[in-house]
Formats: sequence, structure tokens, C-alpha cells
Amino acid sequence: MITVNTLAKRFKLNKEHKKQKQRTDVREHDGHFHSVKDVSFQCGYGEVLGLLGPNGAGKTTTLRMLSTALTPDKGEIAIDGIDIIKYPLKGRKAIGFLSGTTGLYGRLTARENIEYFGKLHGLKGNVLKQKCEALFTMLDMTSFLDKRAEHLSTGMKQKTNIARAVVHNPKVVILDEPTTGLDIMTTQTVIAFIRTLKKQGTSVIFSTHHLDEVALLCDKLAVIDNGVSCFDGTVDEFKLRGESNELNQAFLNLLDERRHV
Ligand SMILES: Nc1ncnc2c1ncn2[C@@H]1O[C@H](COP(=O)(O)OP(=O)(O)OP(=O)(O)O)[C@@H](O)[C@H]1O
Repeated sequence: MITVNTLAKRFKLNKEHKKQKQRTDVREHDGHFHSVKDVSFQCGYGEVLGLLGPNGAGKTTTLRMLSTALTPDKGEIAIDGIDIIKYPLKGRKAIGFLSGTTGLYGRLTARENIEYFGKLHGLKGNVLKQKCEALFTMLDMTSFLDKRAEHLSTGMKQKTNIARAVVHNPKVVILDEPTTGLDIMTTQTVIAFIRTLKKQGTSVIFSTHHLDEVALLCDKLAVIDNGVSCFDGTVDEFKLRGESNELNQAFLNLLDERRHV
């Protein structure tokens, strides 16, 4: 179980930005851009949580804090009660993170990349071999395993990146827009893979703008708007709150309600 409580993160504005008289975003004040102001949600084992929000809402910033890549200014992140802000190494062991900027070594093949990251996490011998083989099958990677990463297509790279993120059997998997830019077949493979993680009891948190994926996968939803949590609950509760059975409409209604408060 991962619990996220009242997270906040701000970034210092550069000099040029500070000089501008006109503020373009309500989150700019005190010489800072308050990217995430107050975000809370939780995701239990075997649950898939969809993180939604308009462009720039603060989803990636939030996920980067969960991954321990960014240190929050305020708030708590706990996995099974362990404070991972205080103990980031324990956090890194427990979490698998895929972001748009996750990199592969171009000169290594897809197989070598996964094996390398597995070894970094302390896997070796038969355990590493079996884990890699299972991932290669689940993610339908066998046709390109021996190609160098620099020669892989977008979809092949994404599958390799996903395998890289989960090779150490993390309890919590965090995927930032995992299907962006993928074709329909590759998207289906990624969706099936997330279902397998769920069946294995993993907590999966993923950000997306595709509400059809949410309908297929998610038990829970968390919505961020302008850096603030405005919903955390089940998909049925979301439809009720957004006054529509259609997820896109419920999302629009929920944001509209906030704009008019
Ligand atoms: N290092 C940084 N310095 C300054 N501002 C930042 C920094 N990182 C993020 N921001 C700002 O914080 C806000 C939230 O960005 P973030 O990437 O978290 O949004 P998002 O919800 O993931 O958006 P999208 O759906 O477009 O990917 C944006 O306005 C962004 O410009």
C-alpha cells in the first residue's frame, strides 16, 4: 500500500520570469512556481490507480516525488508505513518508475539493458534469467531482444523501458503516460501487462489523458488540478461526483465545478 499525504513542491523562478509584471499562472508567487500544492491519494496492493489532470496540473511532478527523484517540500509518502522521503533507498527498492525521460543505453541490446538494470538491483544467475524471460514473454519482446536500443522503434523502446522499470519486482509500479505515442497493438500489450501486475498484487499508479484506458484498467482515480487534489476515490464514485456515466464528461464536469466554486 502506498499512501501520499498533502505533498507540495515548488520551483524557484528564474530572474527573467520574476521580472515579468504579468503573472500567467495562479501558482506563481513568492518568487516560486508552486507546481504541486496539496496532493493526497492512496493505492492498495492489487489496485490500479489512474492519475488524471489537465496539462501542467502537476502529475509528473507528483510522480517524480513518488519515485524519489524529487524531494517534496512538504507532505508524506509511505509504502507499507515506511517513510520513503526519509529512507529513499528503501523507496527505490520498493518502486519501479517509468517516465518519459527514462533512458536506455543505446549501445546495449534490449536484453542487455534489462539484464544490466536487474544486476544493479542485485539480481543474478537463474533468478535474473527467469525474471527476464518472463518479462520478455509478457511484453512480447522476443523479436527484438538482440537489437541495440538505439535502433529500436518507439514501441520497442517503451516495452524495454517498462521491463527495465519492473525487473526488480517492485511492490509499487509508477508509470507516467505509459501509452503515449504507442500504436494500438503495443498499447494493448502494455494494458495486458498492467493487468498482470495487478493480478500479482502490485500497486500500479499511472498517469494518462486516455479515459478509455482508465475504464479498462482502473479501480481508483485521483485527479489533480492546478497542483491540488480534487478527487480521490473509486471509478463509480468519480462518475457520481462528475454526474455522468461517461468518464470524459464526468472529468469535464468535475473540473468545471471547481472553476465555478
Ligand atoms: N523544474 C521545474 N521548474 C519550474 N517549473 C516546473 C519544473 N517542473 C515542472 N514545472 C512546472 O510545474 C507544472 C506542472 O508540471 P507537470 O509536468 O508536473 O504537469 P503534468 O500534469 O504532468 O502535465 P502534462 O499532462 O502536460 O504532462 C508545469 O507548469 C511545469 O511547467
